[in-house]
Amino acid sequence: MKIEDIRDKRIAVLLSGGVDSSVVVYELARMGLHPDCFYIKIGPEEKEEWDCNSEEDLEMATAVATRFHCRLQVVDCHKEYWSQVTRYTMEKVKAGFTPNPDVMCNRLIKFGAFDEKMGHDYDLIATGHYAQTEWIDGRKWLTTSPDPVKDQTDFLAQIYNWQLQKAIFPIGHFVKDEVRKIAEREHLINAKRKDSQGICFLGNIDYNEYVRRYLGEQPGDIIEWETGKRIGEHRGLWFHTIGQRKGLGLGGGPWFVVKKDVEKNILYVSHGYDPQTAYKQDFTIHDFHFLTTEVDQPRVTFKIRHTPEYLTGSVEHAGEGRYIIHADKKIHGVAPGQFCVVYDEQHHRCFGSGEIEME
Ligand SMILES: Nc1ncnc2c1ncn2[C@@H]1O[C@H](COP(=O)(O)OP(=O)(O)OP(=O)(O)O)[C@@H](O)[C@H]1O
Repeated sequence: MKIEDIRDKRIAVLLSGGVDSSVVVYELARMGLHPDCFYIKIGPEEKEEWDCNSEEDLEMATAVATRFHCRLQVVDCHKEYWSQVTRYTMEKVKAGFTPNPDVMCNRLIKFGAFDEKMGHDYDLIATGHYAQTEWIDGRKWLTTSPDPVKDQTDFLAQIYNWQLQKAIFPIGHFVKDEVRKIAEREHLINAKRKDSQGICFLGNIDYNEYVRRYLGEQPGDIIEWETGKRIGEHRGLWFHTIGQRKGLGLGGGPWFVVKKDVEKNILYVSHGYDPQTAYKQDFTIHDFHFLTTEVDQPRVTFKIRHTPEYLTGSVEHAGEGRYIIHADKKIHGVAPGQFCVVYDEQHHRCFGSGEIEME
């Protein structure tokens, strides 16, 4: 990100009160810019009180904005979060898929609802994501962070092209340690704060709790895939995902979730010794969402969950928005509904992502 490219632009910073977006404000201020900052407010649920973590976040955000002579405004995206992100999540979960609310949050809230409310007055929206953008042959691309553990391009791989055009990631060229060091050196108020955990905006509610609040529990049988033997009870298929190993509460493990039968409410598990049930080499993704252009090479790298490693393989176009991914090696835990994020061979440019299909 060069100062020449942003000096004359109107910039909005999404400031969460965390260390990453605070360093974004510092980085811009260091260049002599004083962008307007916005704290997005989302309550835990209609009836509940706002929790104290969020109050602390807002205090931190206020302190950071004030220190760098920036204005801070609170933008309420509560309704949009519950009507869009939560609705998507619960619909998918009910149908037996494994959704990713944080991926949709970027498209629908941070670069979506926020843009409708305030962002439209700005040329650029800056966030503290670990991701970069790069102009290659006249086109803007989403490119990966040098920090493989923190990289968040996978969470951004469903944003629209117009959103990518507006996005800047001023700390995206740093690794997390560097960001922390800058925060400490500059005595930012939140330099020593822990990283946020859990679902974005819902902080202290974990995923299972989030789903339980909406869908409750729906107990059913756990059956061993190979033998058909009933070996336990689950509290609801929605608490489980294909490939899951932990939290099954079964003895005599290790056990893996290999299949969910939504109609019969049965969770199938296996010891995973049979490669046919536990591993997959080819799978289809649909509704492929391109960030910049279509996948322009057969050899790619990809991720099927948020891990530092990139898998290698090739893609085969299978019609309107569909691709078959041929992994070089068999992979574990290919869960329908999860996004498969596709990168170039050097895992530098992110092409976008598609949803893994149910078989
Ligand atoms: N409540 C919020 N209000 C405004 N922006 C937010 C909020 N939550 C997250 N963001 C923006 O989204 C970015 C990525 O969010 P994520 O939850 O992944 O944060 P993070 O890596 O812990 O960053 P931070 O340290 O800035 O909280 C943040 O850096 C910030 O720009």
